[in-house]
This record gives sequence, structure tokens and C-alpha cells, in this order.
Amino acid sequence: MAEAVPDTVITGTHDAAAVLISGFTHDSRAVQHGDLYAAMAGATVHGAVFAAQAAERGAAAILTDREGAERAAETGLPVIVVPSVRPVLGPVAACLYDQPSAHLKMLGVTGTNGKTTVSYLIDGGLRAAGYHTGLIGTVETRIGERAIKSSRTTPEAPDLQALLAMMLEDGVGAVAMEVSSHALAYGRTAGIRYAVAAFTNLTQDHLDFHADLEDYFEAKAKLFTPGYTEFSVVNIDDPYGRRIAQRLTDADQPHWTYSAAAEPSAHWRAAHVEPAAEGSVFTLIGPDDCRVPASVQLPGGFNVSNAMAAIVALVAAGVEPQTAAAGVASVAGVPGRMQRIDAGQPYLAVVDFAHTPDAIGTLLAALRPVTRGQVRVVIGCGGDRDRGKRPMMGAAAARGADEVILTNDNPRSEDPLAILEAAAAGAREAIATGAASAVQVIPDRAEAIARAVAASRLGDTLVVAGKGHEQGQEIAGVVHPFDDAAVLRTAIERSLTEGGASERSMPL
Ligand SMILES: CC(=O)N[C@H]1[C@@H](OP(=O)(O)OP(=O)(O)OC[C@H]2O[C@@H](n3ccc(=O)[nH]c3=O)[C@H](O)[C@@H]2O)O[C@H](CO)[C@@H](O)[C@@H]1O[C@H](C)C(=O)N[C@@H](C)C(=O)N[C@H](CCC(=O)O)C(=O)O
Ligand SMILES: Nc1ncnc2c1ncn2[C@@H]1O[C@H](COP(=O)(O)OP(=O)(O)OP(=O)(O)O)[C@@H](O)[C@H]1O
Repeated sequence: MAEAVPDTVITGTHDAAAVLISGFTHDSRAVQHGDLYAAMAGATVHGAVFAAQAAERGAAAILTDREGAERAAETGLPVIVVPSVRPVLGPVAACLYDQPSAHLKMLGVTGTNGKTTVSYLIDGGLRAAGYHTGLIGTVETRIGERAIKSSRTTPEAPDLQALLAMMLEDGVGAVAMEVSSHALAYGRTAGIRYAVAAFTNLTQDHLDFHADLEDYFEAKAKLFTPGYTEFSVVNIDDPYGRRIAQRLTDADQPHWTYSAAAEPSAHWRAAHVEPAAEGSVFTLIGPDDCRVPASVQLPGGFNVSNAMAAIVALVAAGVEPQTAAAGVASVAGVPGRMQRIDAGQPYLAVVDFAHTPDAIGTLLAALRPVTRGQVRVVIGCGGDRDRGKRPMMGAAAARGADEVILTNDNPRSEDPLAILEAAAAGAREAIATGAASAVQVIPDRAEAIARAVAASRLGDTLVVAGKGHEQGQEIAGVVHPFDDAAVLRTAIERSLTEGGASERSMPL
């Protein structure tokens, strides 16, 4: 390992060179017998504080920096001291697990919105091409048919490399994975070189973590450089995508651009787009007179863009265009992303994960053309995260929906009413400047959903947004079971039994 990481010093009373390492973790609470424990500086505490705990749990050695060296040495374990721990986590983990990603076709997706959706669509295309697949992202990690719940969008490097090693052992040939900006800023994917990386879009999010939008952009832009990827696929309908494409052109790096808005300069364009509540049909036009009939089972124009990202990435990874399009078309749905809830009600009911101002605006705009009546949205904002986006989310909801019910998302450690007030202020501001929306605040999420269901009529659209696939609601540090899809379905079923109005039993 000392060769893999420059400026490494190994200390301790043992013969460090002879120590056998069987696993690797950055969390003392997860240490297992024989693990290397990475003790690093965090935003709140230095991991070396937990060196003794790691030793008690059976750690074989400690990897740390100069700041942590003394505490780590007190354990009596061999200590590997590097200038900074985070940047070496990926290369060290890759080395310990024998470079699993070198034997896998890796496809990475980044962008503020669409990572999960595009990853699932890529997975569908890879399966159609005959691959045994792996999937890593916000909703779950999948190794073939086996699903493991995710706690991060992109796992920390030791966990990520361990997952890739498990995939390889299971016979996985290709992996679709989400690459978050946190992962790029922290180097969680260091040690992986992607065959293809795709960029969907960039709008405001995560400004609790990134200094500003430019810092957020530069974190994402890293993925589209030769050290990270062999080939880039970039959405040039997005202004930040255009900046990345320009950099790739200037540096003569291999890439394809795509545009759902039929931008003539794009390598890949969508034509003859037919949107419907069930999804969209379109023709994909690409280089060398390539014309592929394509479709996506997820409603909304932005899902045409997501389908394009997936098909183009698959083709860049060597999949035949027709096979890629057929695989993407075969994906029946993505948990909590434009997920239709059908319980026999005469209106469209959808659960969606939109939790940024842009995603809410895009979501509501996409639902408007497939709605004959009113668009109604139930939405809240998460606590302990980007505060600046709350009024913007309230405003986006008020501009896009006829009726907005503001409710709790995951307030976490914050005062739920203060979060709701910030979102309501944005909604009021939007109404003052022309948005024609009725806004009410119902903090209890189940009650808000029930009230929205009670108000919904034939031809309306009801969307419960913000929590998507999540199975819990975090209030004051406690996670209570809560599943938007289940709560919405139950509320609809109850309203149909209790209501009985003839209007309610009519087909959509
Ligand atoms: C903002 C952020 O990403 N923070 C990450 C950061 O936390 P931190 O710097 O505060 O760490 P810390 O609490 O000071 O602890 C320092 C070190 O001591 C260790 N420790 C701590 C306590 C203990 O008992 N034992 C122990 O070993 C920690 O594992 C850590 O290595 O380092 C920790 C260890 O690597 C991460 O778990 C933690 O992710 C937190 C939990 C998190 O919520 N991250 C989110 C925001 C995130 O990464 N999200 C992205 C994107 C999502 C999206 O696109 O929507 C994702 O990829 O999931
Ligand atoms: N291409 C897109 N453009 C704009 N909005 C989108 C796009 N794709 C999805 N969305 C919206 O963003 C929400 C989140 O989508 P998705 O989970 O695929 O993105 P993500 O990047 O993985 O987000 P996260 O990392 O927060 O999970 C969706 O529920 C939808 O409302």
C-alpha cells in the first residue's frame, strides 16, 4: 500500500508489512475483525477519537493523517500515516479489493435531477444486451436480482469498492451507478475509471455543502475529465451541460451531446415526441443517419431527456442502438419517480421525488398537458439541508399547480413550522407576482395527502412530491415509518369507499 500512496509513513510496534487486512472501513462502529480502520478528519470530529473503539472491535491497523497519528498509535496497532486520508480512501480500497472496477463496464450518471431514473433505464438497456448487471444509487444497490437498501446515493469509497468486489464475484459484467456531487467532492469514486459518464442537468441544490452553484458545478464537471471517464455523454439543453460540452470539445475529449429539444448541433436529438400520461414515444436521431424508434414508460417531457441519456450512454458503451432503446422501453417504472398510483380513482395520482425548485417546476409543467382538470401538489422541504431552496420550492409549486398543500417532508432536527413558513413565503411571493394558486399549510403529511385526495375530481392530477421511494419520515431525530405511495393508495381507497359519488367511479 505504501507504494500506492506517496508520502506514507508506517509506524507501530508490529511488523506492519506482515499484517493481514481482511476489510476496510471509515466508521469505527462498523469495524470487523481484521479490518483496516480509516480515521479521518470530519466536519464535526476526527475519526482518530474512535481509534480505541476500532481496536476493541478487532481492527488490524489504522490509516490516518498526522493529526490522528498520536491517538491511533495509543492503540498499539500498526498505523499508516498519510498527508490526507480522504483522497487515498478510493485508491487504497480499490487496491485492497483487487481493483474490481477494472473488470466491470462502469457507467456513471451525475446531475442535479435524473440520476436515479437514468441509472434504472441504463440497467434496463444493459439487461437487454445480455449483461448480468449491478446498480448503485439512492433507492437501492442491486447485484443481479438481489437488492440491498442504500444509505447514500454514492457510498463512501471503502463501501463502494466492497460492493463492486461483491458484484464481480456474482458475475456482474456492467454497472450503472449514480455519482453525487458529494462523492466527487470527497473523492468517493477515486480508483474507478468509467467507460461512460453521463450529465443530465444542474440547478440549485446542496448549497448547504457547496459554497455556491459554481462550486457545485465544478464538483460535477470533474467526472467529465480523462482521469474519471473514457467517454462523456452530455445534455446540451442544460446551460451547464453546454459548458461541459465546450470544455470537452476544446480539450478534444471523446464525447456525445444530446438534446430532447432537438438542438441541431447535438449529436443525438429527439424527434416526433408524443407525450402521454403513460409515458412518451419518440424517434432518436443520431450520428451516421442513425434513427431509432424509442419510448419510455415514465410520463413527462423530462423523461424523454432521461431516456435519451440512457440510450446514448448505452450506445457509447457498445450496446446496439435498437437493443438499448428496447431495454430502456422495457423499464416499467422507477420507485418513487413519476410512480402512478392506480386504485380505481378517476384522476391521475402520482408519487414523485421532486425536491428541488427546478424539479418541482419541471414536474408540474410535465403533468399539465396530461391533465384536463386541476393540478394539485402536496409538497414540503427537508430540514438540515439547503435552506435557500425552500422559498424557491414554494414558489415553483405555486406557479405550477392550481392547488398547493404545503406539508412536512423530513424536518429532521429543525422546527417543522419554520420550514413550512419559508416555503409558504415563497408561494405567497409567487402569488403576489401572478401565480394563480390556492395554497394551504397542513403540517401532518398523512392528513395533507388525505385532504388532497378528498379535493381531487375527475380529470385532475394529484402529485405527492419530495419523498418518492422513502420509507420513513425523520422528525426530531426519530424516523417514523412513512411511505407516500402506501399512504396515498390507502387515502384513495378510503375516499372511494366513503365517497361513492358516481363521478368518482368514472374512468379517467
Ligand atoms: C456532508 C457529508 O457528506 N458528510 C459526510 C462526512 O461527515 P462528517 O465530515 O461530518 O464526519 P464526522 O461526523 O465529522 O466524522 C468524522 C469521521 O469519524 C467517523 N466516525 C464518526 C463517529 C463514530 O462513532 N465513529 C466514526 O468512525 C466517521 O465515519 C467519519 O469518517 O463524512 C462521513 C463519513 O465519510 C459521511 O458519512 C457523511 O455523510 C453524511 C452522513 C451525509 O448525510 N451525506 C449526504 C449529504 C451525502 O453524501 N449525500 C450525497 C448526495 C445525495 C443527493 O444527491 O441527493 C450522497 O451521495 O448520498
Ligand atoms: N431530467 C430531469 N430534469 C428535471 N427534473 C427531473 C429530471 N429527471 C427527474 N427529474 C425530477 O427529479 C426527481 C428526482 O429524480 P431522480 O431521482 O431520477 O434524480 P436524482 O438525480 O437521482 O435525485 P437524487 O439524487 O436526489 O435522488 C424526479 O422525481 C423528477 O421530479
